[in-house]
Amino acid sequence: MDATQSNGRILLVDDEPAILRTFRYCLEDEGYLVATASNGMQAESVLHSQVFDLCFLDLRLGEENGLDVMARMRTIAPWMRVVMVTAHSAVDTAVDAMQAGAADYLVKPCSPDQLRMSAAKQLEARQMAARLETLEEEVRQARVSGDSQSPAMMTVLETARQVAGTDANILILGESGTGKGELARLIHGWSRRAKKECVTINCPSLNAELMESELFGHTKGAFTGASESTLGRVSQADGGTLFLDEIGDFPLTLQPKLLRFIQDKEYERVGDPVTRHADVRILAATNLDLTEMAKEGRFREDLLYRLNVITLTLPPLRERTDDILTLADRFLAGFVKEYARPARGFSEAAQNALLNHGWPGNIRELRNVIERASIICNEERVDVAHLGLGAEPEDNAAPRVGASLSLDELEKAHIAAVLASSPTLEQAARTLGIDASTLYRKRKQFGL
Ligand SMILES: Nc1ncnc2c1ncn2[C@@H]1O[C@H](COP(=O)(O)OP(=O)(O)OP(=O)(O)O)[C@@H](O)[C@H]1O
Repeated sequence: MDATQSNGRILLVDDEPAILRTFRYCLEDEGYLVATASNGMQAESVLHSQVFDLCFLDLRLGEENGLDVMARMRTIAPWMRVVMVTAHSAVDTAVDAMQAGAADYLVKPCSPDQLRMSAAKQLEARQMAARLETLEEEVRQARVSGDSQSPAMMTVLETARQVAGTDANILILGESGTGKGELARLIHGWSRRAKKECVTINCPSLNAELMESELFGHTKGAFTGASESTLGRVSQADGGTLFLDEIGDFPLTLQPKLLRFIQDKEYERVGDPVTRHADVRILAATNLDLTEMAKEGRFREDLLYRLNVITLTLPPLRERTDDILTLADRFLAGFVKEYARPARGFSEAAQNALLNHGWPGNIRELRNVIERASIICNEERVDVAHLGLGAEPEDNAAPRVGASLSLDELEKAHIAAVLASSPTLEQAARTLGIDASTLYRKRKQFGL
């Protein structure tokens, strides 16, 4: 990405060539990427081929009314902020414009300083929503630490820190619930891209068509139901990181397009032939054996080689026993605060139970167990009974229909069994009669 793109992309729409020229010089001096249009039709055609963050739109465009033009522009680029530019006498109409969706108005003639300030203010607002999301993520992350006392994990974290600063694509491997998503966010936070977004895509949740438009965006009317244009996650991640979670479930038919994007950083929105460019670092995670899948033709080998420039393998929690009590303490402190509960620590027996459990669901399971314990424990010390570890269904003691179980417990056991006997998530979803995105949510909900 070049510097101008990162500063902001601005469209000027005015029927006076002199205004277009002056505004353009002034804004280009600030490092913005500027395009111009002298009427509504031109503006629409530019919007179809390029993405803008902000538009300065003249309220009186010859015969045309700027408000009508704005309404049409907003259907093509709903994310773009529009500042109405108006003569002093038309301030009332400018107020109407704001009620119709303009972000602000500017009265002509205006000084270069006023123009610069207005552009800066609007672009800042445009970035604010994205920043807010990142900040929320950071607050959430504050509870997730990149520290560990376990030698296996320490090695992974050390390598992760070293490679975070490069732009190399990283494949994160590990059993479900080992913290692959958290590690991806930590790597983004340690990288030079930390000020931009880390955008996550959950691969199993979308079929090939939806995934293509989610990733690359689409134009209005590109397919049935596409009532608005969207920019796509790749554009949202421009300058930042795209995290492809559960990449093993990325639709095979769309893999060539992802490969091309990773190689050339180029892509097209669905329904729009214009080739676009985005500077995105790719992190991907899976608990599947992609090499085996590639051998069987279920994953493209060339894509695998692009994704696994660096591979980090997270150890399962049972191999991180040095971290179990620290993590448990941290989760407990967080949950008792959240639920205003009395527990402040674990009894010795509870600590031993935590250390001796196998944790097939890894950190996610530990988190769920501690959340539940924090709620049901009415004392200062969480004891073994509060952990409920013994109550988990064993493989050889599958719950029966009609047994004294809640619907949730039965559903969890059934989903776990179907998952264990299905070669792919899609197959499991078909067997269960639910779509892949519902299955994805339920796996997270039940810590499977
Ligand atoms: N170091 C950590 N500190 C605190 N919580 C963590 C840590 N690592 C993971 N977690 C928590 O454990 C849960 C599972 O983490 P995450 O979703 O990153 O695992 P995953 O390996 O990506 O799982 P899956 O393969 O199922 O997607 C989440 O609730 C996450 O917040």
